[in-house]
Amino acid sequence: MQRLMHYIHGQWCPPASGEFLPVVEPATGEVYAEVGAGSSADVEAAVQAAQAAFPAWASMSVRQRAHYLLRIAEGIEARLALWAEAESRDTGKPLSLAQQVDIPRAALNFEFFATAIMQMASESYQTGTQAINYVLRQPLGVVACISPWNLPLYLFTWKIAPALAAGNCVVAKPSELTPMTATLLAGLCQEVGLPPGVLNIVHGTGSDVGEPMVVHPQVKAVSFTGGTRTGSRIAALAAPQFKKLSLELGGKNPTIVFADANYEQALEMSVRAAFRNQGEICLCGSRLLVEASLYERFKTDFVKKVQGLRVGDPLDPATDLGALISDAHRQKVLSYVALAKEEGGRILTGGKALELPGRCAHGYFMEPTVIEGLDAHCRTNQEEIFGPVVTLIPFNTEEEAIYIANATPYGLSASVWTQNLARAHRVAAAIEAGIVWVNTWMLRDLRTPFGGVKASGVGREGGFEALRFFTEPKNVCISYE
Ligand SMILES: NC(=O)C1=CN([C@@H]2O[C@H](COP(=O)(O)OP(=O)(O)OC[C@H]3O[C@@H](n4cnc5c(N)ncnc54)[C@H](O)[C@@H]3O)[C@@H](O)[C@H]2O)C=CC1
Ligand SMILES: O=C(O)/C=C/C=C(\O)C(=O)O
Repeated sequence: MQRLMHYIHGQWCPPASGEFLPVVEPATGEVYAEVGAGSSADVEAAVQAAQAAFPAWASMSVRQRAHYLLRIAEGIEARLALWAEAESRDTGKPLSLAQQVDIPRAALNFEFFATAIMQMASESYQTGTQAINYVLRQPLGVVACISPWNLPLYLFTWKIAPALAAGNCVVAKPSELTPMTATLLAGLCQEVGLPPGVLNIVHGTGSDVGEPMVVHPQVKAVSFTGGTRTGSRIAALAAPQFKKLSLELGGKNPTIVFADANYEQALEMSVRAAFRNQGEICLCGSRLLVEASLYERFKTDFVKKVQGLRVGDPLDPATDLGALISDAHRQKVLSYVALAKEEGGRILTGGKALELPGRCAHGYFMEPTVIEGLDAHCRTNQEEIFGPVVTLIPFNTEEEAIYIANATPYGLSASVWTQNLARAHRVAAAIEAGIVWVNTWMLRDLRTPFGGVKASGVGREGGFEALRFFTEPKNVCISYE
């Protein structure tokens, strides 16, 4: 069985503990590889490798650094087919999604930040005739990147690429549930000759590897994507050392459909927003708010479309939803369906685990689920479920829609459907979220600020925001005298 090692100082390293964790294929429930069970000893080795590599990496020209990143981007593109298979196998997501979204975006992340760093400038301020100030943007040193299992390489590279472009050296940890593509990336970095120590990957759990990374005194910043509870723990651990933190956390995002929306588009995209990647994307629209005058018609058509979604083998090109990441996660999602019933919800379709025939008989599949009849403040409508479950909520007025949209602890994204331009502007401004889409969902431009408010996180990723996060501004004031 394949054993995935750490990548430290440009070398494959076994875990200091000598122990390995099983890697399970969610579509079959079978263990198909093992990954190093890292510990603080491995983190220490990775941090020292990164620290040693930092002076040379930071003093390279941006063009030289960009050159390495572009070679990595090209390498990912050249391996798209194989890496998409690996990502699909590791996560249970449809292969078609990994081919069209995950792996292309990972390549784009490197290409984007390679070119962005070439365009980045810093400010200068003239103080009358007395002085000129200019701002140096200096890399931080060693930074930690911790990513989740839902979009493994996509989010891993979304952090690593800007950190490296800005001149930092990285210690990174993919989710222990999905370590495969991060390991493939390490091999590619070795192949393109990325200097040893510039990128180090330590595998293992959050408590054994993530926490030692966060508290390590030589780690100057932590970029994390994952659950809100974990983000809160990381913030508490990092606070005594005043580390820079970028936390991209959960969401309970509203899709808001007004009666004046383009009906067909709103219908199709609200299904996609709820169920893409089995609902395991922090941006998924898990609360579907529909104007009361449209509600019954929209509900009927929405449920019909959801019943037409195909849950199946991720390798089948006709599959819309693959397996959930783990049996434990599926149990958690199903427990929310049970909770919804207790809270008075009606299951309009779905609600059960699914047993597929053949090679996927023991996979972690679940029916796409639509629930109505719940109060906006009940737990089902307040807590992140992170699975193929959407609740329908009718509203009567624009004010009520905004009220319900904002009535959760989260504030990541929203998708608003209306053809009334003035309303679109009003609602977008009033929603408490870092990202509002109007008449679309998850349309991404990598230059835009990405992140959430309230319990959805702190800071912004994307574009120059990410490059600013991974640098420290230093003002230099020079007198003309
Ligand atoms: N992008 C998102 O918004 C995501 C949200 N979630 C939410 O979080 C819930 C729990 O899922 P998990 O797999 O447990 O996600 P998680 O937030 O625990 O895991 C994300 C990453 O953080 C690491 N990690 C865990 N505990 C840590 C700690 N104390 N210090 C440092 N790193 C740590 C994990 O090993 C993984 O690499 C999900 O049910 C879902 O609701 C999960 C994954 C992604
Ligand atoms: O950057 C994007 O396009 C999407 C990011 C998605 C997440 O951060 C997530 O699902 O956790």
